[in-house]
Amino acid sequence: MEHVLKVENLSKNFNDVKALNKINFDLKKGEIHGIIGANGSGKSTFVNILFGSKHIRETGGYEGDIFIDNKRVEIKNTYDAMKLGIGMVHQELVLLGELDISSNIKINRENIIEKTKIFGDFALVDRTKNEADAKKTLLKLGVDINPRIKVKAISTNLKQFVEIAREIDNDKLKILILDEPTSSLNVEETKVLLSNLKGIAKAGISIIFISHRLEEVVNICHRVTIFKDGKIVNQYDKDDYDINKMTMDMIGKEIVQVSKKRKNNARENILSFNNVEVSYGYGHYENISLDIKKGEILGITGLAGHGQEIFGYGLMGLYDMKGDVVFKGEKIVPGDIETLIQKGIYLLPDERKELGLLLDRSVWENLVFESYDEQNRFLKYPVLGKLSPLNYKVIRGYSNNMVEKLNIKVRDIDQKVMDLSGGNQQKVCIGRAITIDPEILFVGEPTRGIDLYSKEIILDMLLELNEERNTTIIIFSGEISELKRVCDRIAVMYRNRVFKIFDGDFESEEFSLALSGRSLEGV
Ligand SMILES: Nc1ncnc2c1ncn2[C@@H]1O[C@H](COP(=O)(O)OP(=O)(O)OP(=O)(O)O)[C@@H](O)[C@H]1O
Repeated sequence: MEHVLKVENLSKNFNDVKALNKINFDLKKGEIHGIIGANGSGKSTFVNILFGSKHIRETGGYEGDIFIDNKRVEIKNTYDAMKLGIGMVHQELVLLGELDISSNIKINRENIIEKTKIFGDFALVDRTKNEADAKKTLLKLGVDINPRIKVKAISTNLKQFVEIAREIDNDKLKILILDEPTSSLNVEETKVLLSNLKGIAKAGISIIFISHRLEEVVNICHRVTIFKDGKIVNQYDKDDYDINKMTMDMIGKEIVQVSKKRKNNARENILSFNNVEVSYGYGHYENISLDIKKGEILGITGLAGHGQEIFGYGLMGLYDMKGDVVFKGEKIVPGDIETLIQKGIYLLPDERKELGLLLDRSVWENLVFESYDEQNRFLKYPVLGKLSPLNYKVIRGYSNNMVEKLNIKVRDIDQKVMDLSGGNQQKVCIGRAITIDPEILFVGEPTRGIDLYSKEIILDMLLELNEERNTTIIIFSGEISELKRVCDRIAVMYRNRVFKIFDGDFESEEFSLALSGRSLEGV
């Protein structure tokens, strides 16, 4: 196979951080090439260079040589990259929520009504043709959806497909870069995407596929390259794949999977949703009830789009929730965030970037700001409340400890969160939730974007929080195998309702059936 891309001695420093160190890499026509590595190993930096990202340009560019179709090229910005036939879908989705699906897919490539072309900039967009194109492209990815729906009203998983469709709709596309494209998809959607990616590669487009999910990587990639601390440490051809060896290359040690040791037998409800109504965008849920027991870890799962997030999002005001919610025997008002936080209820949403971090602030501020702001902790003179200066000595000690415990890769705790890799930002969010020390913690997709080793650390810290402080934890997630390891009970959502709650019998046939809304009686 001929090369579409070759990279020689590619390096990138961010001040004193060597994010990439003399990388040599090649990509063949029609190849799906996997890139794997721990959080902060340089994967995103590499593909951001290839896509001419602003972040690279504003921090002094890159060193080394990039060849496309055997011709040396300079990629100074995204426009250069696109002209060279490079398309990319980032970890953080970048879509225009107010526009509909077709407008997002056809952005900068709109069909124009022939007769109006004489008006130049004022020519009219041919919406019908745009919609037809968008629909056709989405179908190539196995998605059948009305392209007129506004993007803000669709779920994260569908947004992921829309972003990929935007890239493959470009008939000049040669190289498609996908940075963790399946992290917000469930098992079924992942299958659909992976099999369609194989088809896209067969049609001659080369794909760079970054993922922390090794089973997927070995399933679809023709080759896999392993990054560690900014260097390439190994490369595997399809016939030589060995997940254990690859893990060793990435992490340098074997991974021990955590699982829950004790079972929570509490019968006392700490929080009850009684026939509540929840709505957002086009989603509407009625007569939904759920009892959460004191001190348990409750998993809420289901296919994406079936509402696993509605309790946390509804209670904390991200969705509109109406109805009867009872906390420790007292009615509480959904959406009254200040009171809810004071009562010790905290939500760590699954879309962190939009809803969580103070990106231009330091790691330590992100870890502790809510604790000093809402809880008057980490103050030098607590009696003075908000008038007190912060106790920096305690904060620094605490933050350094948290960084070490959560294996957050940082230069130091003063580093701005926006300069951390995606996975390490995620760990800061988890650290903040742990710092708040809530009585009830709702957490969405806690291990999304996290490498194999750090996943276990995060699960272990959630277990520790639950066991040592008796925190009631509700994890809403599509990572069913992880939920099975740490939860006391798992509620399965199906089509806008709680379909069934399982208490320990997670390996049963009934559990598997429930995920697709079926029960034993119906088999
Ligand atoms: N602007 C910046 N300033 C300082 N360091 C940076 C900056 N951007 C990235 N880095 C550092 O470069 C290193 C590589 O980060 P990168 O985002 O490429 O990792 P990654 O392998 O993609 O990680 P993840 O799996 O978490 O997405 C990290 O140590 C990160 O902190």
